[in-house]
Formats: sequence, structure tokens, C-alpha cells
Amino acid sequence: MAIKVGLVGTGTVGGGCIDILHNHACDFRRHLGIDVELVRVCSREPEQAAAHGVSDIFTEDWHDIVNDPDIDIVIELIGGTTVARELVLAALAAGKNVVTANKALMATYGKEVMDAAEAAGKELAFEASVGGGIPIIDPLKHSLIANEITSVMGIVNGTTNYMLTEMAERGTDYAEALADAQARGFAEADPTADVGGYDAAAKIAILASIAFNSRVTIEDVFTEGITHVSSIDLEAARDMGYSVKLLAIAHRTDEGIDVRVHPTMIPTSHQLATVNGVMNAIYVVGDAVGETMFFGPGAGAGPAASAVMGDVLEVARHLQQGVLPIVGCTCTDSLPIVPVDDLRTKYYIRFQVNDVPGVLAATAGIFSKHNVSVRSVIQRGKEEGGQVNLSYVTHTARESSVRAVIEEVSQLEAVLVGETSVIRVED
Ligand SMILES: NC(=O)C1=CN([C@@H]2O[C@H](COP(=O)(O)OP(=O)(O)OC[C@H]3O[C@@H](n4cnc5c(N)ncnc54)[C@H](O)[C@@H]3O)[C@@H](O)[C@H]2O)C=CC1
Ligand SMILES: N[C@@H](CC=O)C(=O)O
Ligand code: NA
Repeated sequence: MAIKVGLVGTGTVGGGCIDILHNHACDFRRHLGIDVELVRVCSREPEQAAAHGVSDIFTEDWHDIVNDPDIDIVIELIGGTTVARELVLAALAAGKNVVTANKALMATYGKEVMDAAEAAGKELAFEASVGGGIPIIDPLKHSLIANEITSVMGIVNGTTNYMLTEMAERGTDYAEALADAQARGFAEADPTADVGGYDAAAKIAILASIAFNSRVTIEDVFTEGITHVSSIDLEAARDMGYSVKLLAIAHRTDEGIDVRVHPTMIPTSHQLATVNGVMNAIYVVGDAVGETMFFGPGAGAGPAASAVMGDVLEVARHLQQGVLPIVGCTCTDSLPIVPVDDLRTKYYIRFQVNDVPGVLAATAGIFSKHNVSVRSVIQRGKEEGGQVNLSYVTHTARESSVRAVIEEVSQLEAVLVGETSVIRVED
């Protein structure tokens, strides 16, 4: 029996899936005994279908796929949360199994679509939504299920990791690094999702929900992107023995779930500091297994399509065997989200100031007033009396106290001339 597949979205990931099917359908038949047949593809760009040799089965209307009674599995690869949500719900209601790479959808409407899958008795698989080609959702739902997971953290956005690596290692400027990541197919259709940290926020929301058995949505994640990370900060980090990475962090604490995304300075000797370019890495800590790390390419046609097609074959195998062994929604608890104001960590804070007498004493006094202990301060600048960068690194401090410092320094209009840069530091 052939398992019939309909694919919506023929861009980077959709194109990668078509290529895998063309190259490996015979292998699936030979090794797995599974006959997967791509019977319909849909997108807004017929030229993409032509480029992948599937014009004969092309449609511009996704309803043609959802309403096709022969189709067993619908692959959603259009992105976004509006049409994609409608499409996924319609496909499940029409009795299709669904495979998606859409983290924005899963992190925003995860409960709704998971409930719809359960109500329909169909599978909804989304391995490609986090970590691209890295298997991470499946291990959390299966191989690590015997653990109580206490932490999930890492680098989960390929675009920003690629950009930060290019900026730090080659001195590439921000705009050029972003354009390069887009050209390589790493970035989202709207790259502000990448550079603003929202893509990583969606991914850590998905991972935290599964790992901690409690629904975390994208709105729950404190999110800062890399738009304010400058070459000055990357140089300062390097001089101090640190790398800057956009980390996605989720810890289960006594107070609830601490979940956040922000640029972070980590020592160059840290394992995550060696994860460069489009590579992603995710640490998972469980009470029985201890520390584990998952590493691999986090974006791009091949890696993402590898994860999508893995899901398709798994669902196809279930269909072929006539069983439904799916692990659906695992959110059985309802844990609170820990407010970011309560965070305690170290901070790098750079003020751009006029080099006037007393500026160092004035800013240092504000740190002391708010009980934020300073580990080091470096003044970098050009000529005397010009503009300089005052870079502070604190000892462990409370987020709310650090914000109070920044707020009060920002009132020093006579001295503050540029944007203040804040990067949390993990030792
Ligand atoms: N690019 C990557 O490396 C990865 C992307 N993803 C996710 O995969 C999904 C697809 O991403 P890409 O392939 O990069 O996007 P893309 O922008 O390259 O392709 C999107 C495709 O969807 C089609 N499309 C958009 N709206 C449509 C509609 N209303 N009806 C029919 N077709 C429509 C477009 O014509 C295009 O063919 C997104 O959810 C993204 O977050 C996940 C992992 C990695
Ligand atoms: N835009 C994303 C694509 C994969 O999810 C990224 O850069 O990681
Ligand atoms: Na994955």
C-alpha cells in the first residue's frame, strides 16, 4: 500500500523534502518496506515546483490537498500562524495526519492543534520545528521519558549563530552577515523573527513544554535578540575571554519555569562557545541520565527536510502497520513562569559616555547605590575629552537591581551619549 503525501510550501524546506523523496523513495521501499508517494504539491510560487520537477502535480490552492480523499499525510511548510493554523486544523479535521516544521504555530497554538489531532485520532509531528536536523523532540518524548528534566538550554537559531560567528571571526558587519544567512536559506521569511530572538523563543517554548510537562507559549518567554550586539561588544567579550551566543534557556526551579532567550557571554572554553556558524546545540539535563548534548545543523534545506521526512516516514510506518503509537500532548502539569525580574546572574553593561571629569565616579556610585557589586570596569575610547565606552562587568546581581542602575544612569543626560548595551554573563 502506498502512503500518499501532499506538500504545502515549496521553498527552502519544501524543496529539500521533494529532493529527498526523489533521491531516496527507492531506499524507503527497499529498507523500510514503505512506499511513499508525493501526489500533490502546493505553493504561491509555481517556478519553485518547476525547479524541483513537480509541475505536473502542482496547485496554488492548499484546499486541493486538504480535500483530496487519497492523501494520508499533509506536510505544512508555509510558515506563519494564520493560514498555517487554518490549514493544519482543516487537514486534521479532514482525517489527515500532519507533519510541520512550524515553530511559530506550535509555540502559539500548540494546545489547539495538539487537541485537534487527539480529537481526530491523527498524528501531528513537528521534529523540524526545533534544532533543524537535530533529533530533539523525539528524544524528549521517547528516549528521555524516564527522567525528570531540570534544564534544557542551548543555541537554537542558526541564523543568529551564523551572524555572530561571522561578525566575531571575520569582522563581517551585521547587515552583510544577515544577508548571507538569508541567501543560504537559514532565515525566516521575516528575519526579525531570527534577529529579534522570537524564533529561538518559539523553540524553547516547545522544548520546555515537552521537557517539563507544562504548556509554555512564546508569550511566556522573556526575549531579547541580537539587534543591539555590536562589534564593540564582541571585541570586548573576546578581550575578556568570552564568546557571545544567543542562548535559549529553560530551567525547572522550585518557583516554576525560568524560560528566556538573550545574548549571553560564555567563556571561550565553554562547550557552547565552540558551536559556530549554522550549527545548533542543545543541553538537556535529566535526573537519571545526567547531562546530554544534541548537536547539528539547525537550519537549511537539507537538515530541516531530513527532520520533516523522518517524521513523514515514522507516520507512514504507523499507517502501514495500522497502529497509532503516537505520543501526543504531554502537558499534564501547570507550572508558573518565573518573572525575569527575579533572575540572578552576572552582567556586562556598556555605557557610551562623554569623557568628562567625574563620569566614572557618577556611574560607579549608581551601581553601589543599587547594591550591584562591580567585578571590573574598562574604559575604552579615543582621545581625551571625546566619547568613550565604559564597560562594567558585575558580580551576581538581581535583574531588577541592574535595570534600576541602567534607568538611573540613563538620567545622566550630561554624560550618556549612545545606546546602553547589556549582555548577561554565564561563567
Ligand atoms: N529555512 C529553514 O532552515 C527552516 C525553516 N523551518 C520552518 O519551515 C517552514 C518553511 O520555511 P522555509 O522553507 O524556509 O520558507 P520559504 O519562505 O522558503 O517557503 C515558504 C513556501 O510557502 C509557500 N506559501 C506561503 N504562503 C502560502 C499559502 N498561503 N499557500 C500556499 N503556499 C504558501 C511559499 O510560496 C513558499 O513556497 C517555516 O515554518 C519555517 O519556520 C524550520 C526549520 C528550518
Ligand atoms: N530561521 C531558523 C530556521 C530553523 O528553524 C534558524 O535560523 O534557525
Ligand atoms: Na529537530
